[in-house]
Amino acid sequence: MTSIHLDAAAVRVPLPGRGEREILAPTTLTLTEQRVAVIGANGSGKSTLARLLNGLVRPSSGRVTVDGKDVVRDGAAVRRLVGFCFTDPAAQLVMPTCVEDVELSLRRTVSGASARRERALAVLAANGLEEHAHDSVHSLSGGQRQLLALAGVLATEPRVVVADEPTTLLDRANTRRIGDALLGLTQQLVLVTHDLDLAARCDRVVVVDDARVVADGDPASSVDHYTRLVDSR
Ligand SMILES: Nc1ncnc2c1ncn2[C@@H]1O[C@H](COP(=O)(O)OP(=O)(O)OP(=O)(O)O)[C@@H](O)[C@H]1O
Repeated sequence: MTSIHLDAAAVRVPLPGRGEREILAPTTLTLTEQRVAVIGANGSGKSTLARLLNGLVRPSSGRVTVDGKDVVRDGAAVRRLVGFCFTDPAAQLVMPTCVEDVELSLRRTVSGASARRERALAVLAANGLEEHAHDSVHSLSGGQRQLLALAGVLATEPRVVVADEPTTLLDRANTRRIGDALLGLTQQLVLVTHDLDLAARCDRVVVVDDARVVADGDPASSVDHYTRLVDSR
């Protein structure tokens, strides 16, 4: 597995006229498990933590490395290693048709238009989207769009997939479908989720509360910690 390391990584944002606000306290973590879930209340800092892992957010202090590569200094190399899947697939589906969108993801790894088309069609087929290859991405259902977005990320052959609440916009059937697809990946997965059933199927669960990691361990104890935290409020 890839080693993801946070060394006292903290994120602070400016508050106009009022100094700064810490949205992630100095955090030290080493993630080497195949499937790591990050859970916590709204606004607790989960996305901030997830976004640090591929440099979408930069640490204000401390360091984040993926396989020894610094997310700030070696940003391009880290982004090749770490694919990021957004909550709303509209954030990453930019081309008119499904096959063109996957081709865009393949632009760095596959050269030649016909080779790219062939590979993109294979990626769509592997995700059950072959018949939609030439359809507009807007004609897909929410679940299909999320699947396409994930397929686009996987097409870049990342070693780590970071998914930020990928099932939040989905119904029960699609939540199961995307959840199964993510948990079945051979890649290392960091999954930010409010779905405690999905979290319970991971190898390790990190609980974030009020900008800090407050529990970190096996799914049963972390989920229990989180539910007691919520119940105590
Ligand atoms: N660029 C920014 N500038 C100012 N505040 C920010 C910025 N990014 C995040 N925040 C704030 O930091 C806090 C943590 O945000 P974050 O998105 O990490 O939370 P989250 O746990 O993922 O929440 P949710 O479950 O609602 O998606 C929130 O209060 C958010 O408003």
